[in-house]
Amino acid sequence: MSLAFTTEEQVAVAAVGRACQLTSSVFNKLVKNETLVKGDKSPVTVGDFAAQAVISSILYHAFPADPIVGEEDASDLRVESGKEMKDRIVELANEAITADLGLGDNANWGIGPGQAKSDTEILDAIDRGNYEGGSTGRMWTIDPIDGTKGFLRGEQYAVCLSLIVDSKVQVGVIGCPNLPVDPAHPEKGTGCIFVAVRGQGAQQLTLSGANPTPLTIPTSTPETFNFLESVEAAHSSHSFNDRVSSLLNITRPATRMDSQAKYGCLARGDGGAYLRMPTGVGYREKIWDHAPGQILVEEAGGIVTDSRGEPLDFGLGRTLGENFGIIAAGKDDHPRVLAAVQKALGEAKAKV
Ligand SMILES: Nc1ncnc2c1ncn2[C@@H]1O[C@H](COP(=O)(O)O)[C@@H](O)[C@H]1OP(=O)(O)O
Ligand SMILES: [Mg+2]
Ligand SMILES: [Mg+2]
Ligand SMILES: [Mg+2]
Repeated sequence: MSLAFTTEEQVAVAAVGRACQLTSSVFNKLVKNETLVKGDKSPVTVGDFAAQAVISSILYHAFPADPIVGEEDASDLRVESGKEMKDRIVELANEAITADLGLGDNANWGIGPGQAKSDTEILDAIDRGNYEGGSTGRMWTIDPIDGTKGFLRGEQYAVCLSLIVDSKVQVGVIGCPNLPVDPAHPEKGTGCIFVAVRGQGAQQLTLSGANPTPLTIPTSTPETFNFLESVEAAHSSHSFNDRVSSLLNITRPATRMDSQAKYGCLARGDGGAYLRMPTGVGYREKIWDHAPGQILVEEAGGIVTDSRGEPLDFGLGRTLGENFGIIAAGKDDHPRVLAAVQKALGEAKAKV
């Protein structure tokens, strides 16, 4: 029956795989003038725009009626000053779109040799991500490069896609080109795709969509348990995490990593809990930054809530609403992390 989301999963894995090839190859060629600073001061590169164009084009061919909440929009590329970047983005996107069909690909998704798109089609594909979100119906979220700062440093980043139906994430895919396939054996190389479908479990695949390996968060031990946190101090409070760490007597230092690669690591037992508390007021977490991670951790047997223990609400629009932080952990660890977070919040409140 349709709730299996089999086609959605296949299309999502293929789209993320193609976008990951694009972002890894563009990193080596990235030159000055291929990065812009957005209105909120965050960076965006030709790789972000081109990857969103590729994923959105594939979704449009496969599911033309589905709205998309995508991080990027093409307005800066539609003006004269953006022409050089636009030309490069169209070239990169078309290279990815016309690449040979791979494992699980289907020419009906508008990809493969001979399927190049016009400038207008590429810009329109990017702008198809302008849906405002909401609590009913189907919608996709795209974060074409999550952790752009990590991408620019040559560190971790993720290509993220999710399908949300009536506010509930049903499919999540996180592609991590720079993440070791096996954390215990980094010499085996990098490049993983994490996939989860509601009720069907979580898996890790190769970048080409092969070798599915089921993921379950293992029971943690005091020696292995630690926090996964942002590299960027502005994105989540490192000092708050340090306090929670000491309340829980955690001895292993936190793993700092950009992007939703953190959710992937948690799902495969490489780190004990993802903790993200706001550094100030004003920033609202975006749904594309957490929807794929939430389903991945839940399908690997974990729990994802805000700092009050409430589930994340993906039906409020493009953001998660007021920022109460995020706690993700295995089901045995989540209650004690939540209790320690609440204790640390109480202490912080008592100080003011
Ligand atoms: N002040 C902030 N608080 C929390 N997250 C932020 C903040 N500013 C940007 N972000 C987002 O955090 C995400 C990266 O998270 P992490 O630090 O865990 O890698 C990015 O999507 C980034 O958005 P943007 O893409 O607009 O830069
Ligand atoms: Mg992001
Ligand atoms: Mg992004
Ligand atoms: Mg960004």
